[in-house]
Amino acid sequence: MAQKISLSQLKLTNFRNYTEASLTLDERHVVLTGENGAGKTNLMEAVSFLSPGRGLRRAVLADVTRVGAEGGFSVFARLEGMEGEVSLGTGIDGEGETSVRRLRINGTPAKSTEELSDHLSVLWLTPAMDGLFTGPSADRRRFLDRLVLSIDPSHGRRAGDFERTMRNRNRLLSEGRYDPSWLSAIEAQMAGLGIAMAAARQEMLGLLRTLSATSEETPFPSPVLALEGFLDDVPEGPAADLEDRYLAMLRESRGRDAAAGRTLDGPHRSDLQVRHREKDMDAARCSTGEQKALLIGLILAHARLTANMTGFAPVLLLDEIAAHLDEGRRRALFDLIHDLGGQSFMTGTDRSMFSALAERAQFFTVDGGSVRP
Ligand SMILES: Nc1ncnc2c1ncn2[C@@H]1O[C@H](COP(=O)(O)OP(=O)(O)OP(=O)(O)O)[C@@H](O)[C@H]1O
Repeated sequence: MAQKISLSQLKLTNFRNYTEASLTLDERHVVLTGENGAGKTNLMEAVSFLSPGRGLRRAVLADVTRVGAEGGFSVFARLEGMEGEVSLGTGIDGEGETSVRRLRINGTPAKSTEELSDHLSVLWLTPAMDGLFTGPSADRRRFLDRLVLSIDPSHGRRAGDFERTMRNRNRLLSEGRYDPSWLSAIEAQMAGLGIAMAAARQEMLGLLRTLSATSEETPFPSPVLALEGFLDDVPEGPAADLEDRYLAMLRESRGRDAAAGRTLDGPHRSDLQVRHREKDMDAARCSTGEQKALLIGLILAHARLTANMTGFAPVLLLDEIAAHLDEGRRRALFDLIHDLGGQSFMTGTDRSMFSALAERAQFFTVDGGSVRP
């Protein structure tokens, strides 16, 4: 069984609707209940800032600071992590560059928020993700890339480098006059990065497939996943062959891409295709409830995979997850979450919805930016 990562303390300062808040936690799951607008999701968002990136709302950092507060916001956590007990502090100071958040690990400034991945992984499911299957492909790509990131922390840097290199190519093409050898060098870099990104995504899908083939049946369907939109017709092969193929595509499409003002082929055009296995139906055409169940199945599979790969069960943030489930499914979900072996944070408006968790959870009431047991 995977080891547990558990937060023992969480402190927020000038974070969203909290002036100050402090939670003392034991190892159990955490249930946050309260009325709409009380600050439940904000607390989850604070925990999501213990992972690289912009948190579960993909926030502009300056918006996170409490309206009316002087300076910035901060989140402090103490936890038993993958390298033992650690304290993590993050936030912005509100002066100068507010688009970069600072991070301290055991009081020492860290070079990059990627260092958080040495201590914990945090996965989430929020109501904002309900439209994932019907919304724009960029959302599904981002979702898939977060999955990849949890087992391959360098994936984010690779994707960022690809984006930057591609922008350079687009700029050169739009200027019309370029040094061909310079453009070729940029395209060679794109080919290396792009194929590495595609391979990391394919590997993630392969791992999820293997996992679902060996998992027991649950009330949550296991989705069938595939990638579409980039080198679909090419069988899997050695990376060098695929790089050559992509490089040739880029060379041949210079004129077309210059006219379009952007690069039309690449991993930035891939789309994650999700199907409901039992119904043999595209997720986008499933009912709202079926889509939610598919999402839950996907997150649980990802959590299990992360636990298998790292030996540590991730911290799960499940916002309003119980709301649309019947009693039986709710119970099954709580059992599945508990069996993962990690600490989960769950929110809802009604405490009774979580009664099946009983002693397995700590309960807190959230009210107007304050939180109490
Ligand atoms: N920067 C900010 N400063 C002050 N308040 C903010 C800030 N950002 C968001 N809020 C407020 O925080 C409140 C709580 O939001 P949150 O999303 O946590 O509510 P919730 O308890 O999850 O509610 P629901 O059940 O409706 O999802 C909202 O009223 C929102 O307007």
